Amino acid sequence: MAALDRRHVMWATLACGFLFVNFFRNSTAVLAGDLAAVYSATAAELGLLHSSFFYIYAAAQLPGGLVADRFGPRRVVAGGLVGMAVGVAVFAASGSLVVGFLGRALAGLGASVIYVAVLRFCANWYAPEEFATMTGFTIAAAGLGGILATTPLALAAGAAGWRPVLLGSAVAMVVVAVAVVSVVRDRPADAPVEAAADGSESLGDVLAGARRVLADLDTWLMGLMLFLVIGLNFTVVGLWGVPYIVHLYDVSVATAATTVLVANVGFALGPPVLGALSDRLGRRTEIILASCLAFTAAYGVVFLTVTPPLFVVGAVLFLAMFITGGTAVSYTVAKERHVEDSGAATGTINGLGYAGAAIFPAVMGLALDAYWTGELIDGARAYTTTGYRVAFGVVTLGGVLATACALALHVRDHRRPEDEAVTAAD
Ligand SMILES: N[C@@H](Cc1c[nH]cn1)C(=O)NCC(=O)O
Repeated sequence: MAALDRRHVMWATLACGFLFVNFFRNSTAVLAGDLAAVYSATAAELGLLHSSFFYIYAAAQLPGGLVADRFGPRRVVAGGLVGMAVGVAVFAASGSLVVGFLGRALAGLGASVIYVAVLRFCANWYAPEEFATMTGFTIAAAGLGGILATTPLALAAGAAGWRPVLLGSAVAMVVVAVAVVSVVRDRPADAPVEAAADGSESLGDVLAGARRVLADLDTWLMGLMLFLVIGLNFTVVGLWGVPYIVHLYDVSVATAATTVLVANVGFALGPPVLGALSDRLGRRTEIILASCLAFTAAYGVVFLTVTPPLFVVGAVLFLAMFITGGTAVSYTVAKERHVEDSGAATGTINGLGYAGAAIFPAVMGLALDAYWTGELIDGARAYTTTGYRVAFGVVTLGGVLATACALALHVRDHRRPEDEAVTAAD
């Protein structure tokens, strides 16, 4: 097989593994009713069960990146998939909330190494001007997993029961892990030595790489930007987007869920489109900056109007998710800044992004609760128009801060000597 085709086959095998990450982490939304019944869990307990994945996932991103830099994508993705499969199987078989919690946390730990290791594979096998495109396609694979975790999962769980479906997905994860070991090679045979990632680097080298990554101001600018954009987007689209539409527009949950599904399609399309645009134009920080501005403007419209026509809400959520593809170009910038430590660099900023996804639900919940009048609909809190205006105000303010980070990154980038990367020799 031609080398060109072979690397695409290897990437597709790895991306299939990453698809399962997003499938499992999003599955709690559709399974919430079953889980609440089986565990006799309250809404707060279910929320904790859902978030347990994200806390572990966010915290393990930097260590996961270091492991990917040291041992290479093949072993790390295969090992991560097996770990995730064991966690999913424990979760699927669990009879108590505690065991379910432990299973989901273990799945989060296994999953945490997969994305950064796939990016490390792309850094090893693809040219620099293809990396943003490949990052985009990798995120799109996750988007597909997220879509599978909606109606298809609901139908499958309705037909076969949620436990067999999740157990089946655990078996599929092991099958993909075996395929990864059989098909994937960490790097081309003629790769330069800095692309090694095969365990030959000493622990000291790897830790020195982590120190270089953490000492770089750009890491923190991109990390804070992703903290805001990922955290706020996932909170709106993943958590209170549906209740907002149901309560303020007086439509069914199905209609609201369709609007959110449209947003998830934006998440699958935006990263490859904007990543390819970045590679084609050779522009990185400009795309990130434009995306943050568009994010702020989109949510600013909802903040100012609170109840624009429903199609405008759909368009705003689609746009907000689509343009996360532009902010995902920051993984390319991180990898270009830290060529030898790209796993640590991408892992650090991704970890900060998911810390946002873990923290913002509680922050936004406080904002909504502060304006709650005590009204309940079907046993759930119905928040007020003012509460949602304040919440969207927080999101818009977050967009302004993210834009400031992106602007600072852009200015620093333009002041930087051409092709400068932070390496061990610096
Ligand atoms: N964090 C998302 C992609 C994204 C959105 N905005 C900026 N980046 C993602 O898919 N990350 C990989 C993961 O760990 O799931």
